[in-house]
Amino acid sequence: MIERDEAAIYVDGLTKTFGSGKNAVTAVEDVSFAVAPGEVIGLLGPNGAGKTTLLKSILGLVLPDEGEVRIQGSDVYDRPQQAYEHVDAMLEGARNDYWRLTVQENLRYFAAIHGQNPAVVADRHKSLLERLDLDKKADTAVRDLSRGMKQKVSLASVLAGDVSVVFLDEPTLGLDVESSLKLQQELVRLTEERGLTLVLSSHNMDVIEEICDRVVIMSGGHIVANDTVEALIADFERQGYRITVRDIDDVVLADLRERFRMTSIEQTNRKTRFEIAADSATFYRLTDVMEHHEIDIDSIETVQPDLAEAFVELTKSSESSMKPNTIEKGDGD
Ligand SMILES: Nc1ncnc2c1ncn2[C@@H]1O[C@H](COP(=O)(O)OP(=O)(O)OP(=O)(O)O)[C@@H](O)[C@H]1O
Repeated sequence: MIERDEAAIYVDGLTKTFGSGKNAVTAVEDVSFAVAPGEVIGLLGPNGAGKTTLLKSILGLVLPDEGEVRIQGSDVYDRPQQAYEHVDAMLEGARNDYWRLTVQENLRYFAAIHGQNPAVVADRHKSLLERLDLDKKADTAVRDLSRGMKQKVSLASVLAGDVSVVFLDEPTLGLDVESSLKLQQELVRLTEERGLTLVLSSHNMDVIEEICDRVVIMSGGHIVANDTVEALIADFERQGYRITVRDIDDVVLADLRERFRMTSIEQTNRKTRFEIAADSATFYRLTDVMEHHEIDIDSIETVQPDLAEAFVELTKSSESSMKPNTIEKGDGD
């Protein structure tokens, strides 16, 4: 892990439990990670994994029970003013802008509360509005904009000040495909140009894959993975295979299902198509078993794993490890 004082964001042993006694929910448990300056991090996890609690704890909106959080070297609980001086966030569900004010006025306001002279940052605002396709709406009140445009105004407001560490919760939520792509490109460009450190939480794997240097995956209040997208996918060392067979007997199919982890089984007329995630040893074992059953193989294609698959596997195994009674079957071993 990067050194405490060199990290843009440093989290060590963070734990937060809501409620007490029987109703206690530990939303985040002993979470540690660090983000280097200029890094773009994706925060992923299923519903209830603890992402919002973690973000709010880092931002000082939730007081953790244990742990240390530092931003650009300053402890957020001991020296909040210093720690948050160059930090801004766009949180999901929170109204980030003043709806009666125009787009331009919002930007000026947010720059001003970050201690910036609006006249000095006028150029930055102009280019932000142009890039986010908001320039023609600069004098429109935010309440009169579409949902997608409001989302973009929120983002522009976050970037309007002199920020160097930015947290974005679901920044592309509710945007159409084109606006979402445009926003992603702009985020990449802005982070590069301004050297921003960005933490982005999203359920959209494409967004994460597209713009993040590294991914932190949470499940059940813990970090279950912290690596680059490429490394997470490569870590599986398991290729996927899509296999189509003809006239397979139900008993034989049941036997295959018992021995191997088969997914997306489709049957049409005489053909059966299924997918398995398998390393090469498992794949050869599968071909042996199919030969033994004299299965008529129509085709075998390889399927490249992607982040979504890695995510499902990682969060599934951590959930099952928390439930000792869960019996994992048929993984080919
Ligand atoms: N204020 C609260 N009081 C009680 N329990 C809470 C509170 N906030 C969160 N929790 C619980 O903590 C757990 C983690 O919630 P959190 O909102 O951090 O997850 P999340 O990963 O952000 O989920 P989502 O993707 O659904 O937004 C959940 O079980 C949630 O019900």
